[in-house]
Amino acid sequence: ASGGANIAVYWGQNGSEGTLGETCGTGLYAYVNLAFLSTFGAGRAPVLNLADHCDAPSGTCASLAADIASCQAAGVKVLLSIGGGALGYNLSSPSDARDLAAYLWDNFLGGEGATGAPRPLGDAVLDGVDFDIESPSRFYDDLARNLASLYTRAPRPPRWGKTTYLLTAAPQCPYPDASLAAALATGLFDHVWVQFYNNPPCQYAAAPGDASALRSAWQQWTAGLPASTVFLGLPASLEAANSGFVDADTLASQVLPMVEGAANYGGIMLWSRSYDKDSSFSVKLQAALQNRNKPTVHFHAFSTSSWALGHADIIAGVFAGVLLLFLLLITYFLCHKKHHGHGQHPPVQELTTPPKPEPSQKKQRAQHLKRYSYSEVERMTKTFAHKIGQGNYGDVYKGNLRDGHQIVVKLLKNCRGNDKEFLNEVASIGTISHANVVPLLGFCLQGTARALIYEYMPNGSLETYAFSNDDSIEENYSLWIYWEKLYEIAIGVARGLEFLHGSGNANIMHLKIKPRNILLDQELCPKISDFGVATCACGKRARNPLKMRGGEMAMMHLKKFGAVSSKSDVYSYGVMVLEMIRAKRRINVGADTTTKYFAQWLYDHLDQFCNSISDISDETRESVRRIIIVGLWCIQAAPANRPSMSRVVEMLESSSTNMDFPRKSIEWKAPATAGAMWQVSHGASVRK
Ligand SMILES: Nc1ncnc2c1ncn2[C@@H]1O[C@H](COP(=O)(O)OP(=O)(O)OP(=O)(O)O)[C@@H](O)[C@H]1O
Repeated sequence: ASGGANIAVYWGQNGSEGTLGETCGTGLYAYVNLAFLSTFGAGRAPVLNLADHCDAPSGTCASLAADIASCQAAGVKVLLSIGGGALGYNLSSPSDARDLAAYLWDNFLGGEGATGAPRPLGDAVLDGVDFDIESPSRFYDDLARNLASLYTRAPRPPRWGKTTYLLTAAPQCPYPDASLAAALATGLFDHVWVQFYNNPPCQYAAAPGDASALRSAWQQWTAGLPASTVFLGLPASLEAANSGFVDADTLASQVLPMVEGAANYGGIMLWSRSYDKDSSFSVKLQAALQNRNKPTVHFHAFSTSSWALGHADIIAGVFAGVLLLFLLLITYFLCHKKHHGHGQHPPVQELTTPPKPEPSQKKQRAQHLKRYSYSEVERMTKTFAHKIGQGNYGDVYKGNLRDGHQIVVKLLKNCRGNDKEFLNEVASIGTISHANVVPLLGFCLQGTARALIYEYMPNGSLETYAFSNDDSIEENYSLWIYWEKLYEIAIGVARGLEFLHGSGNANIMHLKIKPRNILLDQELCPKISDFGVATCACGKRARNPLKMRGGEMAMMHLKKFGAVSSKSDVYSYGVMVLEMIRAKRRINVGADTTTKYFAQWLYDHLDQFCNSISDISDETRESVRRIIIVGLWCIQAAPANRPSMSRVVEMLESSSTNMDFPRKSIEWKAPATAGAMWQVSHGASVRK
């Protein structure tokens, strides 16, 4: 009903705001809270106060029933908000809470009415109760529990068709809320619209344009209410609150990108319809969002109207543009270099190296994860009709979103972590947005069912291309990775890993870097997959990060080279790129085996190896040499001697012709050389 943003609004405190029917008719709102049942509890007769819209005690509010029905017919949920700022209410005991719950159920929801007295809103059956409790008092948790239990009762047949009711709340942004903490801790609330206004310690500070206080409060609220969707509550105009107003453009461009990454982000709550009508805030906001979502560059083969994907297009487009420029410059520099030297330090980045895209900027625009019900997942996958793979944590199915966009669903099995752990994990994966990381589009959490929804990578994994023994693939030049592509893949994976390791504040160790976890999009652009999933699938096992990730590579690494760190990924990356080179040009490195002493052999025969590749340009030959030297740096036995992934990216992108050589590592001579390790890690004995 509300287009770009899901908006909840309060209606009822000002006659000039227009009728309820008009409010819903704008199409701007998904939820309307009737404000307020302002008197109740402790022996008071409950009073519905809708200002000058109608007079409940004299029965004139019953005429709202038709408006409520028209709102509901248009898909707008209408709730009764209890409380508000007048403070003529409190609950005195658990039985007081039980009585109020019964009163609300009988007079506004699905109950029959104990006394047969006329219902204040006539025959209207509201969609739920909203707690806007602004004075601390106990027993609101009892009220929530009593309402939830009444909600499960059969509705009054046959007139009441409704079977589901909502519980919502509007706490203040300091966490936890003084009035509602106990009620919210019941986990029974569907939606929680947090008031980020009239609260300077946790609201947006307009004067310096500082969102840090809001951000940290938002993180507390979204993490603290995993079972609810959380809305950003804001004033609809400067006049609507003493402080905390954020104008629509700033909200769309700066604040929303920051909060939308939360898996349980629900939308925006506005105080109130009256101010919104005067300021046209939500109209401006929807326009700003539409502008923001408009894709300027279409880089993917698919097109979509969804915000998240349109935005991904823009990111990919910008990235592609910068990348293209960058590759042109690299080519230019490679044409002008001559020789490499031998030394002990990874070369420093040259001043002339063109700037690389700044992935951390992209993180701010983290995509908006969508939560799907299990039946939606079934529909997307045509009841799991097309299984494309199987991992340690579940089966992978191909499917389609409603707009036709191809996706895969990873249906997780044997999940042991609780819902909160799962949601936290999903939220953190969901904020990761980088051209070389497979994007998580959504998830499902319903009962015991858990699934992750990713963008579909039509060209499968790098394993199929770079490491297949299938000769038919090798003969098919459209499928076989050529040397230039190999260089692009090496840089792409390095950039993705650099981002995961921290350049985008992600701080994620992958620990399973291997060709099977590098997927290729339609342009054969590499995207790292399969990170973070194990933790969210198996929260208990997460205590052992190695076991949880099934990280055979990291396990071996730990055994051999000590503690696991991001340098373990660097090692795996080095092994992978060297083996890509080996697989591309099968070469006899001695009497032993083709792989055992490959690193050692490459070190001794680098020029010979590069010169033996006859079908490439000098520039590409230089790129291959660069990958090999970087690979040799990465597989240094001592983690401290390996470069960081940022350094790897710098080295690969550097135009220097004087790349330093690493020390010859004693490990390369041992049986567990890079090549041998690869065989163990990815051979039949270990592979599931
Ligand atoms: N987004 C995707 N697009 C296309 N294929 C995918 C996608 N994600 C996974 N796959 C395919 O599904 C299969 C299973 O993937 P999954 O990541 O679950 O397991 P895995 O990486 O093979 O094993 P593990 O669980 O040990 O990491 C793989 O063959 C992979 O190529």
